[in-house]
Amino acid sequence: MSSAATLSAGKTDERGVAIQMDAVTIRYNTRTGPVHALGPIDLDIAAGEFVSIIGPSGCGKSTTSKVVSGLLKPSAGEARVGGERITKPPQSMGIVFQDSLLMDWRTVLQNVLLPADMRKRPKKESVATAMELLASAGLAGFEEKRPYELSGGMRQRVAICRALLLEPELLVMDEPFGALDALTRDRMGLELQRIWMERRPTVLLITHSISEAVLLSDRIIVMSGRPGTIIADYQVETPRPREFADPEHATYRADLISKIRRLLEPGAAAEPARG
Ligand SMILES: Nc1ncnc2c1ncn2[C@@H]1O[C@H](COP(=O)(O)OP(=O)(O)OP(=O)(O)O)[C@@H](O)[C@H]1O
Repeated sequence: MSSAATLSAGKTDERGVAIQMDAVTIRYNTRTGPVHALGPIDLDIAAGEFVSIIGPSGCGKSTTSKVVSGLLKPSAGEARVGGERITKPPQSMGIVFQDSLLMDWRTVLQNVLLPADMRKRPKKESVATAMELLASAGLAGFEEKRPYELSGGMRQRVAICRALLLEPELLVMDEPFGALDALTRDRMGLELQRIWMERRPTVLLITHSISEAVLLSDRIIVMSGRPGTIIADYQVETPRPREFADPEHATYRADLISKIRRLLEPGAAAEPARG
């Protein structure tokens, strides 16, 4: 194990590659003309891998998460999940966006149960899992509340429980902890680490927090300013479970923060990115 974050050599587990992006480019059509938001980017994420994307505001991180979750079709290039071109949100995917997007007419428990209802899963089993998830997110006792009765951070935790309900093989999370206070954010990060270690889903996490990325990820992808391209791909090699207070974690974090800051300075040369 190296003592610093290193450029990724890449790895694939026996389940193969889960997410592939080949020369994916996004141009938004706007009233004032096309906006070249992203790419071309090439990115392979192995099944079971935890990958975070970091980059300056407006560089196309959310755009990338929308491509992977089937909400946005590439203007050029191709994105695949499990070898299949993405044309709609994949069934096996849990998605959490910055905005919790809960249904105000359903209770907290009913919101978490939504994916099970949609796939007609057995009620009793799903309720038990939902209750467990809510308890681990610090929401025991709030099951019968409506989303508008909760704080922004609590709503976001409900959205995270909903995404985890069916133990998805793939999780796409766009700033899922952005609305949480610092303590809850850390606790949810550690909870996500626990879930990942237990079930090994493939995770694509968009975050502004380098510290969170270092805590959770196998790889950290750094994007340039718009149009976002991949300028570095770091592998984080400290053993799990990791903790924020770990001296080794702190060393990684400090090392990465200075590397990423240098990379994002205007005029900095890009490090070679793994394709
Ligand atoms: N629907 C849209 N129509 C036109 N332009 C868009 C649209 N969505 C995003 N953009 C533009 O594309 C670029 C990338 O946006 P995106 O939301 O992916 O960035 P981001 O890296 O996630 O930003 P942040 O970190 O601030 O959330 C931005 O310049 C944004 O203005």
